[in-house]
Amino acid sequence: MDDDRSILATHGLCRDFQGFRAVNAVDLAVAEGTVHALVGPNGAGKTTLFNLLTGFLPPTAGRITFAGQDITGQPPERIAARGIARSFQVTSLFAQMGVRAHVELALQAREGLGRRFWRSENLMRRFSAPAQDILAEVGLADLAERPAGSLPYGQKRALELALALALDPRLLLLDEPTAGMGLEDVDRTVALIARIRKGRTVVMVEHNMTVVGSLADTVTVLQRGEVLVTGPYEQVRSDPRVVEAYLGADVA
Ligand SMILES: Nc1ncnc2c1ncn2[C@@H]1O[C@H](COP(=O)(O)OP(=O)(O)OP(=O)(O)O)[C@@H](O)[C@H]1O
Repeated sequence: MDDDRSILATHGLCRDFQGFRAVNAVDLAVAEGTVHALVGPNGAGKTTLFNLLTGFLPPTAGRITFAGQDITGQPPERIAARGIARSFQVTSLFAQMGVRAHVELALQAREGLGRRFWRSENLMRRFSAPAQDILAEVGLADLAERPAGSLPYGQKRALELALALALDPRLLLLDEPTAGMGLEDVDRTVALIARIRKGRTVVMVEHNMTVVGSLADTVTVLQRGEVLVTGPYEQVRSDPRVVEAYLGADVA
């Protein structure tokens, strides 16, 4: 399954929860430089697969390789250190702390300077300019001094993306980047992902098919823990098996 261009691949990946197989023999091949979407009806196993890829859950069976190395069973911090970043959750933001200070902290974490230096004035100054550049990349340059807690929802999500970008990842994993957003924020987020994907590989779980259609080069549809079909968006959306899986889910 894994060809020369895959940066991330899974081989027969499985995950059980008390005898229930949530992810079943998944072979995934993510080509470097592409946006690869994971979709599927509720309960298909997308979040579980995402958690396996980031090391938040160990697999029951199977292997995961990243950039040619076996990363199966490694803890999240080791996987992150190899260049895989996942978007942070809004809840991980500190309400009182400034927007740029968040990015400075993430840059500091990447250099592995540890908590001893947390918020030391000199160090923060060193990270100010690169942090400001990252904020510009996600459209938050003008809000750098604002407390993170004062940002509207869409901009909090943009800040999460900035924190993932601060790790300068080769692979960016986005968990429902447009979840809970109104139309305007969805459009802004699509434009943002289209910009930041350059030079990177992106794997995203996404429910909104318009978003998937605008961004994804490859779509993998999961159903009951298994890969139903993988291919380009246009091909996948008209695949009768996919139509049936979604209609079935709607009826249910
Ligand atoms: N910790 C757990 N313990 C037991 N069962 C679990 C656990 N996590 C997930 N499952 C089950 O595994 C299956 C897949 O769940 P998962 O959350 O991965 O699906 P999903 O595709 O992300 O769904 P959604 O789109 O609703 O988020 C579901 O049947 C779910 O109930």
